[in-house]
Amino acid sequence: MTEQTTSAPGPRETGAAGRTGLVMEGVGLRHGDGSETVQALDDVDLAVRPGELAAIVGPSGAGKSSLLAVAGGLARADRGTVTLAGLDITAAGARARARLRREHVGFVFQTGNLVPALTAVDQLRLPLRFRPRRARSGRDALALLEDVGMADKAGRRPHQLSGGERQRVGIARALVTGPSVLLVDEPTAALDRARSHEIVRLLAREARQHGVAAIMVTHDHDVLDHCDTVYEMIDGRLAALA
Ligand SMILES: Nc1ncnc2c1ncn2[C@@H]1O[C@H](COP(=O)(O)OP(=O)(O)OP(=O)(O)O)[C@@H](O)[C@H]1O
Repeated sequence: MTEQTTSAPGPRETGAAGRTGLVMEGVGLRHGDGSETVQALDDVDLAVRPGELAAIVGPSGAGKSSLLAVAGGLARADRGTVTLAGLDITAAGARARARLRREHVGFVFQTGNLVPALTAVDQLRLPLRFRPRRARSGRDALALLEDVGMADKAGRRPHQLSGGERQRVGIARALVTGPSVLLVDEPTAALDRARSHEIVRLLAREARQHGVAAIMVTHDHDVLDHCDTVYEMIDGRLAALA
C-alpha cells in the first residue's frame, strides 16, 4: 500500500500538556489482503505512563512486533487511536509520522543494530545530527555513555564490544534525542542471564529517571520483575498480567 506523503495531515494536538507517554485505544491492524488477511492487532488498549517500563510477552506471531510498529508510527492502525506525547498520530500521514518518530520515539533492537564503522560515541552523535531544528535539545552523548556504563569504551567500534556492551550503546543511542517513548524489541535475545538482568534494569532506570514511557517485547520471563507492568499478547489481543 502506498501512502500519500504530500497532503496528509500532521498529528493532531490532543491538548494534553507535556509528555504524556503512550496511549493506544481500540487499536486494530490487519496485514495482507483478500482471503490472506491476518488480524495482527485486535482491539488493543494500552497506556504507558512517562517513567514506566511495560513488558509484552506472548507466543510467536501473536502481534507483538505489529504493536511496536503501530506504537512508534512505523505502521498506521486500521482502527482506534494512538496518542504519543500528547499527539494523536492516527490520522497523520507518512511524512508527519516520520517527523514524530525522529522527535519522540527511540527504538532498540535485538542486537543493538549499530553502524559498524562508527565508535560508540559517534553512534550517539549521528541521530543528534539528523534531528529537526525545532526538536527538544537532546542529551550529551558522553554523559549518556557514562550513564549506561560505557564511557571508558566511547572510542570503540561495535566489533570491539561484547553483546551486552553493544546493547548498552544501542539503548544510549535510542535515548540521546530525549524521546518520550522508547520501544524495545527482544533486547536480551543474544545475552546470557546476568547480562539480560543488567540490560533490563538499565532500561527501567533510564525510563524512570528521564520520564520515558518504555515498552519492551520479550520472550524472557526471567527479567519481568524489573518491569512495572506486564502484558500478554495472544492472537492480536492484549491482556494485563501484572
Ligand atoms: N507484512 C505482513 N504481511 C502479512 N502478514 C504479516 C505481516 N507482518 C506480520 N504478519 C502476520 O501478523 C501476525 C503478527 O505478526 P507479528 O510479527 O506482529 O508477531 P510477533 O508476536 O512479533 O511474532 P514473533 O514473536 O515471532 O516476532 C502473524 O500472523 C504474522 O504472520
